[in-house]
Amino acid sequence: MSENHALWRAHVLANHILRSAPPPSNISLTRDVCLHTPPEVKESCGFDVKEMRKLLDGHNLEERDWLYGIMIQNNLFNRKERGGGKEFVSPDYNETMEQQREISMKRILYLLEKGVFQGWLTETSPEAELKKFVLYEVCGMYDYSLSAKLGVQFLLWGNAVKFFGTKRHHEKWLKDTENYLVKGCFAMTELGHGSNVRGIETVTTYDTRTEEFVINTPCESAQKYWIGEAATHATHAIVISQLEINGTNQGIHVFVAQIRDQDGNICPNIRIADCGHKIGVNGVDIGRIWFDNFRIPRENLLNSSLMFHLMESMLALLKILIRDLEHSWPLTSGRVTIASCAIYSAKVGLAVAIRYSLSRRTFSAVATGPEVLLLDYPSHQRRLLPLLAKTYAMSFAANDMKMMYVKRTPETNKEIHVVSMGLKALLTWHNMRTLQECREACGGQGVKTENRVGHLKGDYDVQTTFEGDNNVLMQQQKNVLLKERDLLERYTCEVAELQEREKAELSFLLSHQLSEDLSKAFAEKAILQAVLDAEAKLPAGSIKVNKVTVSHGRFFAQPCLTSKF
Ligand SMILES: Cc1cc2nc3c(=O)[nH]c(=O)nc-3n(C[C@H](O)[C@H](O)[C@H](O)COP(=O)(O)OP(=O)(O)OC[C@H]3O[C@@H](n4cnc5c(N)ncnc54)[C@H](O)[C@@H]3O)c2cc1C
Repeated sequence: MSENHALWRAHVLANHILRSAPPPSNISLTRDVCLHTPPEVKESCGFDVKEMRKLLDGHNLEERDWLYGIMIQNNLFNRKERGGGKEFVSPDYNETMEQQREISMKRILYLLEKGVFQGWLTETSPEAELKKFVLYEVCGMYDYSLSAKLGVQFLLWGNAVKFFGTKRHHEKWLKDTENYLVKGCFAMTELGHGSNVRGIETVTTYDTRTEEFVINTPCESAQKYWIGEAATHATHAIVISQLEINGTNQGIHVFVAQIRDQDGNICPNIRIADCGHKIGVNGVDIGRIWFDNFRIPRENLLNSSLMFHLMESMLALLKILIRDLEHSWPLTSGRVTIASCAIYSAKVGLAVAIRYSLSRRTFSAVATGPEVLLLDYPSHQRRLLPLLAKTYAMSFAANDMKMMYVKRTPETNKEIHVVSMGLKALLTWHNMRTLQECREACGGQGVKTENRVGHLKGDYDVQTTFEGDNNVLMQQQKNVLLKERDLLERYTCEVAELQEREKAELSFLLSHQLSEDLSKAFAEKAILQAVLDAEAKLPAGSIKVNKVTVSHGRFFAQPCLTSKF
């Protein structure tokens, strides 16, 4: 059946070009068929879908299904039934900002009760870290607000305590964070300084008499701004600040401040305001914080040797924009998560747009002929299929990066840092470009909220800015590469060879991937390596030169295309 379809499509294309009579077809083209039969029912799949899913998801498939199952059981996730008895979940996009914040928190508390976050900070094995990655990805596919909220709690606040703190900090806060008895935020950015962390103006001094640190916001541009979870929920904050001892600046340091009591009241000498409505992620309460000579115990300075080691190594090795925290694990793990979530968002968008392009017909090639399926137009193929191919490639690269991260050693730290900077930028930009094309490819239907693509654009847009603005990350990556010859050579010296290979074998998969830009070439090499590794394992007949097939993805909200082109 699918072979017939492929043949028939080739006829349609030829006919379109030659303007000849419509091809003979034993496939019914009545309106009923195209309106009522989804493509995955009409067409069978020519390769092993389960194998393909295994390859694309890469790891922890059971845990993914477990979390999907937990979500679908509870009405907090807006379960809906669609044709064929299929069940879907997706957020209710009619809610106000306040309602979105409230329900996002309720969803988290429900997942907490189900044990989803167990061990997220206290278990450190590679297996535990991989499991955590997939749970973020599944949450992000459901609603990026959910994933971003968890990111603030565990990746920013939790990991800062874990990586910059010592045993006493871990004992005090990690378990309580896992159980949401402590709700954390990460206050680095200020109104006056975002990418340039060195310029932060918040000042902390030490009072030897009381043995306390005193945090102060000396001017309006020093107010902490864009702080996720600060507007409503956070009880504790990581505060990134200049440290001044006896009038001498000691550079950027990391402190913990309790900003609300357990009943949610803001502590004295702290002022908090809301950043207001945003183009996306409105389920995350984002706020501004001012400190008015706010006192914290001296133990609240996070003082692990890693912290100081990182600061020194950053200064000595990189000498780039950062006497800041760019080389730190909280941000690195955040970037790995952001990049892999971006690819899942692109997959959802493509599933929606390609599925639609296999249902929607428009214009006939000849007066009496049937209307042509959108995907049978070469222009439509050129718009969507290279993006699909790139999404495959980047999916493999994201999985490789996760593996690199969970198996990190002191020797690989620098490489992971540089790879995650490059891939965070490339994969999030790719997601935004893909979603826009998918939105347009669905015509008017793409504008409809229920079809999700527009909301994904709004929600995921911020990924190009937070945890390192993409353009700034690219510059930083380039600066590091120019200093680190071994990394540079490992990732870019084979550019000529890659170009040959691209021409010979992988033109479709890797079109536009070798840019002249050094940083992009670096990130793309990481992608290429992942593709080459994955190619060997692809199910027969699934990806070939100049030909791409897609798997039956298991997204809740949107079933995926099952056709073969
Ligand atoms: C929804 C949201 C949530 C956030 N959550 C948090 C949080 O929880 N905690 C936190 O601390 N921060 C958070 N942030 C802040 C975020 O990390 C910053 O917005 C980001 O680092 C960029 O800083 P900026 O906004 O000041 O932009 P800027 O640094 O001012 O950049 C503005 C533009 O200038 C360009 N630019 C900057 N420097 C250079 C340069 N050297 N050369 C060339 N071009 C340059 C950038 O590419 C960008 O296009 C959040 C932001 C948002 C929007």
